[in-house]
Amino acid sequence: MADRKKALLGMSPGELKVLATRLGMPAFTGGQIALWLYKGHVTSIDDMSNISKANRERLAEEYEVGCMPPADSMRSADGTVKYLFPTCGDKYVETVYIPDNDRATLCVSSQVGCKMNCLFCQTGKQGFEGNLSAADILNQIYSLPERDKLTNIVFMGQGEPMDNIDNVMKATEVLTADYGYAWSPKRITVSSVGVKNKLKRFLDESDCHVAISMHSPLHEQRAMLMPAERGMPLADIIALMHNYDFSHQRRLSFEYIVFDGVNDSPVHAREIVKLLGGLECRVNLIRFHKIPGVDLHGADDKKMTALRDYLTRHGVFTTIRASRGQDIYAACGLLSTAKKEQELR
Ligand SMILES: C[S@@+](CC[C@H](N)C(=O)[O-])C[C@H]1O[C@@H](n2cnc3c(N)ncnc32)[C@H](O)[C@@H]1O
Ligand code: SF4
Repeated sequence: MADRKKALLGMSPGELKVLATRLGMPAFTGGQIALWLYKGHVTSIDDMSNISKANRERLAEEYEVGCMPPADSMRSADGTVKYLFPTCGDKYVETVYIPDNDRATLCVSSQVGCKMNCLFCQTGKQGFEGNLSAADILNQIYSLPERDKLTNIVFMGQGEPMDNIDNVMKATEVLTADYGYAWSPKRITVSSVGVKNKLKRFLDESDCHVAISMHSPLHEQRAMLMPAERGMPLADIIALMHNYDFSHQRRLSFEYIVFDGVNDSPVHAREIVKLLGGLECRVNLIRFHKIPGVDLHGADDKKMTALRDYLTRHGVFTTIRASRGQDIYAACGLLSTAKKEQELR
């Protein structure tokens, strides 16, 4: 790890021009490097063939592209594929490719583990092992075998994106900028439990869709399920959301895992309607994917449907999200590289 070179992936043309100048090259070489990275998808500096050999060698003394192929993969019966990607910090993260008719969504990770410690989440059980660099986040796309089939990206893998906002913003910039992948921000959704100040910064500086993990409309219960509620209560998140326009391109959704006998009562349903009144948004009900050692159970289909219908009838558009990749532990909240990290220690 000590002698690992710095990654070019994640740098903007402006940053690459500064770098080129520092290394004694013409500034335009920075622009050429950006083209090789984001349009050419080169895997090695040596492949940047319109840059002189001397300059490529100079660059390669300190830098590398920063891409690494997946170290492992598992395929679900439903076509979902879970990849294990190495990171620049010599750790591993999981990424899930989810094909669905004419859509193909990639669920990317933003951290190794997570420090938010939500009661129901296997990534939370792993604890926090480090932030991903912008290169690590982008590599999950850059080195994905199905890269060219992707239609959507969701930051719903390991980690809390707001807790690594600088690198998440750098990565979404490359994905949406003309110099980069030139994707519309409406193909990207960033999911968060809500982190004070960071969420506001994200809303101010990004046009990507936002998903908020709600899971309970009641303060004490949400805090029991999700300690992050103590740092940024749901009421504050919703108050903040009222300052932004979600009626056009940008979409706001709330994720709600339905736990049997915990958050599926009429009181909860009424509270959700009250809280979300006047806000342009939708609710996605999620099935609980059981994790070991946690005494929570998913509500059955009948209860999920009843909650969906109640919310929709009361003006909150609600859908039930299909679970994908459960057989390979790739479904929401099941990602963990704890075992892999232990093996490496
Ligand atoms: C793993 S998180 C990553 C993004 C961000 N940290 C968050 O919590 O929104 C993505 C989604 O998975 C949900 N999730 C976590 N554990 C789950 C589980 N065991 N079953 C179903 N969904 C789960 C989260 O609540 C969140 O809505
Ligand atoms: S649900 Fe999200 S915030 Fe909570 S522990 Fe899991 S990854 Fe972290």
